[in-house]
Amino acid sequence: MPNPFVGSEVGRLREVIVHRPGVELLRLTPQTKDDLLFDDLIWVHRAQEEHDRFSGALVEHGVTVLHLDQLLRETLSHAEARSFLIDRATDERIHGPALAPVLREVADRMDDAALAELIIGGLTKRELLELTDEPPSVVLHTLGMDHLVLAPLPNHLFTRDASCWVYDGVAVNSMRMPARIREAYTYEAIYRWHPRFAGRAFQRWSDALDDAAATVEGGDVLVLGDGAVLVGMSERTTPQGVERLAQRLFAAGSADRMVALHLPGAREFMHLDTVMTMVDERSFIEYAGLGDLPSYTITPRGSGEQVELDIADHRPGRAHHAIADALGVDGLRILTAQQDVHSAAREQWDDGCNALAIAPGAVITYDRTPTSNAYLRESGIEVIEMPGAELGRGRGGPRCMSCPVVRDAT
Ligand SMILES: NC(=O)NCCC[C@H](N)C(=O)O
Repeated sequence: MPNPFVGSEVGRLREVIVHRPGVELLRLTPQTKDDLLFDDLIWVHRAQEEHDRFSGALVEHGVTVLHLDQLLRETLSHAEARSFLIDRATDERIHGPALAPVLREVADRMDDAALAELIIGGLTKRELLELTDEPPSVVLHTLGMDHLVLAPLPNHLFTRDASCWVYDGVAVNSMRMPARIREAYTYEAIYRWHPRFAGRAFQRWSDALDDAAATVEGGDVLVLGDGAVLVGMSERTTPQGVERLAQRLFAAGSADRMVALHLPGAREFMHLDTVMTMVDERSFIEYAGLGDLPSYTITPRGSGEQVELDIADHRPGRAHHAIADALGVDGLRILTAQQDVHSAAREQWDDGCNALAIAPGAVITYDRTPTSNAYLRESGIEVIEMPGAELGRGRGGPRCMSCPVVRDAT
């Protein structure tokens, strides 16, 4: 088993964590979908078929596919992992002092598989009352029978965001949106206690348990390679989070330059990888409507624990130059298909820019963005299409649905 290491954005992908959608998506209703960050309800059976095609394509191309729910079940066989995750799913500040201990007692009684399903799938009041007597909880009394007592985690589908591997370490991310905060705890437990990770040599770039406002989400982090990192400061990733990530990477000597792009804080641009992804050593697919983004290059001053940050603030229009400099190439090849403004906006919304590279010049994309896909092919990129009619309703594409753990440098 190779040690976790992600040496680039486009080098050969060796090992990845994905999550096949399950019961948590059945919790989406017209009333809950917005808070749960989905734009529509999902036909779960069809979404599972689409996801199986995704995993199948990865396996066909020699990638080891780890399934998040299985990793979680296996992690829960460890007593400390159980209490770590049960503590965080039964927080008194969320459920109140009367309900929290009852939820905890119900969770404690579950076997590993049921507990994994509880953590990811959540629990309604009706389901709770099938497992225990009703406690004198005001919180519970105010809920209808089919209201959720424990929120599900439907965005576990997007394994990219709650943790991300950058060179020889992992950031377990402090998430911006309340609906996604608990996702990071799942990864924290897996990386601490699952035998595939526990005891292996890797660094920690952030710890979701204490980074609070310094939020970073993996969709904003691109591992350019050879010590360079590209990050988006977005609706989700704050400048504080970027500085903290840079400082920890620099202090360990694992990276020595970071380019930060300041994205408009809007849902359609929620992460950098919704508008820009890397498809070979110097080519990026990029959304036509992105415009000139302010950009910064961050480098270390000093070394080790004492490292400080130097910042170069670039003029508008210099972002591509800054990225090319960080990559050590003369210029970038920016791939933006010619299409009318409406079509470009629709394909961006449908994740046409969210390509997952499985090797330099070979990517997986959704089939629902034909113009972008055709343009990539004309540009010499191998495009493996997967269906995304249902999955795409969660506003994430193949890159968002993958957490690379082992990837070659280029
Ligand atoms: N990297 C990504 O862009 N991930 C997609 C996340 C979609 C999810 N529904 C969210 O709003 O957070």
